[in-house]
Amino acid sequence: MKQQIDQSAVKSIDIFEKISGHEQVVFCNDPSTGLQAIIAIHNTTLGPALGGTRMYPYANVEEALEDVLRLSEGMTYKCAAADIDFGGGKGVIIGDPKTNKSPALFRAYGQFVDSLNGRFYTGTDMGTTMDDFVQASKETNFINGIPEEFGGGGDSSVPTAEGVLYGLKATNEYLFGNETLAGKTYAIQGLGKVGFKVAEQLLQVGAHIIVTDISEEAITAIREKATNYPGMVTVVELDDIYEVDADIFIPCAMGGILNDETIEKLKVKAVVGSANNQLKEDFHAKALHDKGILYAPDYIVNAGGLIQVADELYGANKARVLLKTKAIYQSILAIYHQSELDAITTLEAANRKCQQRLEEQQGRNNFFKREKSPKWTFYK
Ligand SMILES: NC(=O)C1=CN([C@@H]2O[C@H](COP(=O)(O)OP(=O)(O)OC[C@H]3O[C@@H](n4cnc5c(N)ncnc54)[C@H](O)[C@@H]3O)[C@@H](O)[C@H]2O)C=CC1
Ligand SMILES: O=C(O)CCC(=O)C(=O)O
Repeated sequence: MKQQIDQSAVKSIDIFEKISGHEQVVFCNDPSTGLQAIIAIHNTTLGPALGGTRMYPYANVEEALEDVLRLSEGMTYKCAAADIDFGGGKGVIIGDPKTNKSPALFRAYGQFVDSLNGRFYTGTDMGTTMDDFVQASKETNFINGIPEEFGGGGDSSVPTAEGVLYGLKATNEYLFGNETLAGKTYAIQGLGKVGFKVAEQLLQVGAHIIVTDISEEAITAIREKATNYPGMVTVVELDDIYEVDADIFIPCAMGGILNDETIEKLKVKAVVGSANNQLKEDFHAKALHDKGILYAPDYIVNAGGLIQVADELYGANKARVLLKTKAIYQSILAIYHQSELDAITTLEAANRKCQQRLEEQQGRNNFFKREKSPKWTFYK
């Protein structure tokens, strides 16, 4: 008995160390639907946590925990940078989105989200769709990014893709003195909800794209699209995307893809994409900088979806969403210039701006601290 107590104490210390930068981590387990999910709330200084929920066949729980901790931290920074009064949170569901989904699983997930009583709002991310969250929204109001006919603000990948295009224009302006997207070559990794939309827009303006995706369906879809744009689409094998001759690399799939191995291979002048947590470690921002590759911090470029879902919670206004998404252009340019001025990486320049906003708000929160209702009046 004594030995058992000691063992669990050791495990508790490890997990608390692991989540020490986070406010709350919730493990959701529903054997009847097969749901195994983790919700992480990183920081609610700016408001209740907001962030999509990803579904992915993680190899083990540690991998899923690592992902949700990094993703939720990224959301704190994304909200701070985009001037959004929400905090950082994210959910991950362990499972294969192709084979493990069911309406019941997402309803069960909705119940867990509901149990947080407004501390966490969520919607789509990689591996999940609006339909999944229509199911979840049968159990809770704390869902966003569902179709307008179900009372939501619609597909959040639309403004995310728009934000990527503004990021690309700002990058071209900085690098070439001209924001035009046409006539250049872009390497796109991942043709899902965001990547495919970016690819379509680039083709429409006369750009050449080199693409890859793990999914046969996605490759078939882009090959069909390519018939309207002869000679403008090249499909490559998964790992070849890192070494193609392109002007800009656009990661729109998994995180961690900017690492020692891939940075060595890159021939592009810049990296501007939607994928969350593109840098395997923060020091890879310096590796890119040293190689002369301009890196547009992911959480600035991909804020379009967040801007829309946050706006939906304030009372949706499409013109406001467009205006705030457009501001990504100026944010990216300002970060490039700050990085040059202070001889720091673009990541450092972006992080400084966010930390400043969080510190300012923390000060204000202390000043306006609300009294908590005592228990006896609460149940009156
Ligand atoms: N949907 C949104 O509004 C937002 C998405 N993001 C991020 O952008 C990225 C893409 O998101 P979505 O398009 O929504 O996801 P999605 O699930 O619709 O698309 C991802 C695509 O990447 C492909 N893929 C997966 N692993 C790959 C690999 N190793 N190599 C090449 N392709 C691979 C998938 O087959 C799929 O087609 C994710 O990192 C997500 O977190 C960030 C902000 C908002
Ligand atoms: O895009 C969304 O639906 C919510 C925001 C989010 O999760 C993200 O920006 O990664």
